[in-house]
Amino acid sequence: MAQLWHGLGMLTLFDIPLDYPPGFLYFPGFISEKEETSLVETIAALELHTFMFQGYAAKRKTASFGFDYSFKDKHLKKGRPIPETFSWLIEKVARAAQVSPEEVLELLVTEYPPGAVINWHRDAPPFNMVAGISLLSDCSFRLRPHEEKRPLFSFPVERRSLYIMAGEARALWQHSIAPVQQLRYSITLRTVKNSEND
Ligand SMILES: O=C(O)CCC(=O)C(=O)O
Ligand SMILES: [Fe+2]
Repeated sequence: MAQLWHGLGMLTLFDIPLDYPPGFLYFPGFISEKEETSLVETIAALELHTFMFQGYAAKRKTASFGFDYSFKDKHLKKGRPIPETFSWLIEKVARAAQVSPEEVLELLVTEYPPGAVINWHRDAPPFNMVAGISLLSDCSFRLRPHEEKRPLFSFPVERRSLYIMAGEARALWQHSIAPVQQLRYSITLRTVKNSEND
């Protein structure tokens, strides 16, 4: 499997090399065109729902499996089983993330129509590692430290790529996605912290 780690030497607008925060890994071309098509077909058969947050409807739609995080109760609830059709992807991502596939307990599909965003956030506390696969279009991914809200950097996350946020990148940094230009799907895979999984 050809995997390129873009952890070092990212270039900014001014060609100043910047490092991703520790724990952020990027694998361009992680899945093939054929695998992308097959995932898009799998997603087409799912029922996606408008994502609601604190009473507001976001432009994006989601379908969640394995565990659902309730923003109201701030707790994880057991969800629908993850469809078998995603098993190969979970195995492939687990290998890249150096976790066991059994630890990947949550799968979230998100649809971003043109203009949709995801605002600055850290993923919900019960989740541990976060992995994202991008389908159909590239996006502009942004990271900034949680404590210091000034936008720090923005970089392309390409279709068919995988990013992983673990350690510091997951715990101490926020991420967001600028309005997408074209329809984009993402598949987010997450492990769960031990205490939440008893
Ligand atoms: O679409 C993505 O790649 C990001 C999704 C995300 O950050 C989330 O659902 O928490
Ligand atoms: Fe997130």
